[in-house]
Amino acid sequence: MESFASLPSPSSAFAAYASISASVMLVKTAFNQIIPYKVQDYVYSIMNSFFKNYKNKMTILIEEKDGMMINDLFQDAETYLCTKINPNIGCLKLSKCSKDSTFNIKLGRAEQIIDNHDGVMVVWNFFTDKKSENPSRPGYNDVEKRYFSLVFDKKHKDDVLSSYLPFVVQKAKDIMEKRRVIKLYTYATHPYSHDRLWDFVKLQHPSTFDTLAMDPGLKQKIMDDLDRFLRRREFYRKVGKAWKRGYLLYGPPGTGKSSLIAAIANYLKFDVYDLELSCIHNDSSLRRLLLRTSNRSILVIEDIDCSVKLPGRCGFDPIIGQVDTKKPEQQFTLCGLLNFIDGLWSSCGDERIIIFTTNHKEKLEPALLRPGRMDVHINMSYLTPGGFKVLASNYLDIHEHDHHHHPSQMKEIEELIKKAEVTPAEVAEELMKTDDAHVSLDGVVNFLKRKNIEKIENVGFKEGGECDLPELKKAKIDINSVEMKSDVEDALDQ
Ligand SMILES: Nc1ncnc2c1ncn2[C@@H]1O[C@H](COP(=O)(O)OP(=O)(O)OP(=O)(O)O)[C@@H](O)[C@H]1O
Ligand SMILES: [Mg+2]
Repeated sequence: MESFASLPSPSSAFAAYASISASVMLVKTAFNQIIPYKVQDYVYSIMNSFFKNYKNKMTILIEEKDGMMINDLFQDAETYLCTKINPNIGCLKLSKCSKDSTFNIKLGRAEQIIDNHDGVMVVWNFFTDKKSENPSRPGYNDVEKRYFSLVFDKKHKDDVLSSYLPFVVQKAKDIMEKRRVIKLYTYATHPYSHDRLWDFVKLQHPSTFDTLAMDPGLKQKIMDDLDRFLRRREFYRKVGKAWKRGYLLYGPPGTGKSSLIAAIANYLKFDVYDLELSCIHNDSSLRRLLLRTSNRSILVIEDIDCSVKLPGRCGFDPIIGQVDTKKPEQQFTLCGLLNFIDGLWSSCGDERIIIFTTNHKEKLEPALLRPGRMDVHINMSYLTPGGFKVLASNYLDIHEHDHHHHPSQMKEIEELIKKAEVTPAEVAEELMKTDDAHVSLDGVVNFLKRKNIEKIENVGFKEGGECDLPELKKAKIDINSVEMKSDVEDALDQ
């Protein structure tokens, strides 16, 4: 990147032109709001004659939004240009979150950057424009529009379109890949309007496929499925399907559904949009929000069975048992959601993953489970012996080749886990209680035995009869012996 100081004079004139044209655009937007059209035309005609020497220049405007959708090119340009910051820039926008190691840099309003690519000189300007959605109440419902203008010689039009801009896009992709910034979007109400917009924080969830305690075979299948999905751009095009994949994660609380979502996001380096259905009031706000999500992202709807009372297709709310009497524009319907999942709206993006979670798959509306909606159903089950090995390795540093140091405990845990219904979250909590691996494993054995007793008692209770007394007695003897052993060890410690 050449700096301003080292540029030969034609480029200074070029920069001056670009900067004046950016100012003109700023002035134009202000003018458009307050000056009558006839006066505007007069002013523009004077300006045009002033700049007639620069008629061989071309300007491309890159707006942040393309209609209702995010313009990826704007974001790529923003990412690329922060690597081109030079001492001549007067105003930068800096931000830093507590977990960031470096500053996030963006260009300030009306700033300019000159770039040179394969002998083609271009000038970037950044500017913003506040547009009032409600002219009778200035300041209320104001929406900020952000633009880049890209100015270059008309003769370089083909170079810019076919070589320079693809280069910018690729560079931005490389930068994002290196920075590994994954964003977690939730939505917030705009301060001056009732419109809800996405707001993000950096997703720094430590969960990965390595740390997930689940059956290794299932884990591998999920990773293979994700890899296949990413490779299949052409396939989706060929068969005429939108390039999206739906996953339904179901299982009891604490079995790792949210952890798996974070692991998928970290694996694919996709942003996550966390959609809270209970805050959506009607289908049009759902549509607006969904259209503002970017490609290569994961849309998450947690606890789909209880996050919202979804009225059925004909407005009948199965939960209240009545027809919903709200006006259609005030309704958020199952139809609206289904339309997005596999209707026309869903094809407005590429490389989209949609994940639903539920603790009660059996309570889900059958329409949601119909083939083609959620492509993969993943049962997040109670902890398995394979899953425990992952927890032991993560929490206690006991790896497979160390198991012979704790042979009886590991064997006992394996047997107990097969019988007891415990979640990875519960066992993880046990493993956090002490740093001593031996004591910790004893704690897990004890915990699993307790859970086993609870299970035997519950089964008897549920079936309305006696529980299996001999088995219960055996389980209780087992647990007493562990507690006694611990008491003796405690006494010895003192
Ligand atoms: N399979 C797992 N592997 C590793 N850790 C897990 C797993 N499941 C749960 N945990 C631990 O338990 C905590 C809670 O798990 P998580 O929030 O992923 O469960 P969940 O299935 O989403 O629960 P809920 O249904 O209540 O939302 C996690 O932060 C993690 O420490
Ligand atoms: Mg969860």
